[in-house]
Amino acid sequence: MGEEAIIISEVSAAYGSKQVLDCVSLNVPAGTHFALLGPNGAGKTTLVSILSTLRRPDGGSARVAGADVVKSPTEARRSIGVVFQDSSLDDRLTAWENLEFHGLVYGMAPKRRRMMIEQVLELVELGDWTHEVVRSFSGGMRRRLEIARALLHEPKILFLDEPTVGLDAQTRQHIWHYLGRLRQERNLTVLTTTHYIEEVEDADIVCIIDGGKIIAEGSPQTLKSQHGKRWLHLTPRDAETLAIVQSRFPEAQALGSAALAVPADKDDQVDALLTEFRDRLLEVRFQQPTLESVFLSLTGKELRDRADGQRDADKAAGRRGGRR
Ligand SMILES: Nc1ncnc2c1ncn2[C@@H]1O[C@H](COP(=O)(O)OP(=O)(O)OP(=O)(O)O)[C@@H](O)[C@H]1O
Repeated sequence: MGEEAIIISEVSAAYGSKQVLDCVSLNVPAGTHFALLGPNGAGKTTLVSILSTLRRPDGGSARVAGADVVKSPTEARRSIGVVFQDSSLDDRLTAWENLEFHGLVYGMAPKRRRMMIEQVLELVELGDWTHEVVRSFSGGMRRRLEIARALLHEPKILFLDEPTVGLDAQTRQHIWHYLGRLRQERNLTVLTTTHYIEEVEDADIVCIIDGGKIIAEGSPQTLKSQHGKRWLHLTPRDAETLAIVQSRFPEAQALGSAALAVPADKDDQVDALLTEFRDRLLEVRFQQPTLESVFLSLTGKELRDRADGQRDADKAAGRRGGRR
């Protein structure tokens, strides 16, 4: 850590009249796992496209590993590896052939290319599948092969755009495990985008982005303590008590039909409630702030609901048809 791996200064981007990044400035220290968290349509992919030199910003500038993405795109590309949201593997080729092609594009010498292909396939535990055609791979294996490919030319920075979308929980865990190892072993900077809150808990820095703007940035712990809300989960003894508590706390949220979550930011209110209802509560439990509650308190909306709804809408509109 110490030096900055990525420096983004007042980057803006628009599609037609639609502003999708609005003066975004960010620094990502080298060796960190930096997570960009936001609902679909927040602008995450657009930002990654700019950082990986695939799209020019409409304003501002960005540097990756010291190289300006507009002025020195070739140099920038050499220091980054990218795993896109949609698969870009050739499934008629074997794992080895896909990597070989990538190595050739990057001008890697034959000896180094061979050595690195073997190394990265081992790293993602696909060594036994080296000469199998990608068509026969599961979704998780393809993702791992894409990560291997992104690492082949030994980049300093890895961009992963929604790397675990569509994968089951076990495969997701597997992938996070590799990424953790990689950072330890190579001091790699990893920038991931996601709309899964549970995936950013282990990130060093989480940056919440919504509507093309940075809303907040910090370690998960800092964000929770600065913006999270503490709740008191109550199970009243009977429906009458539940109704009284609910009327006393209009902000209370129902948890099923028999329990309530009451905002617990004000100690005196909590004390008064517990004193008054002490004998009429079956269960009382504090719920510490979560990143979900951070997102809610900063944006006024649930990340999960919006993300899934928007994804369905995008799919229906066929925005991401075909492979990239
Ligand atoms: N090629 C395009 N043409 C027009 N609008 C686009 C294009 N690509 C993205 N957009 C719009 O720009 C906004 C930001 O999209 P972007 O893909 O960067 O968001 P995101 O946070 O990565 O979400 P997702 O996870 O769905 O990719 C969205 O409103 C999207 O509809």
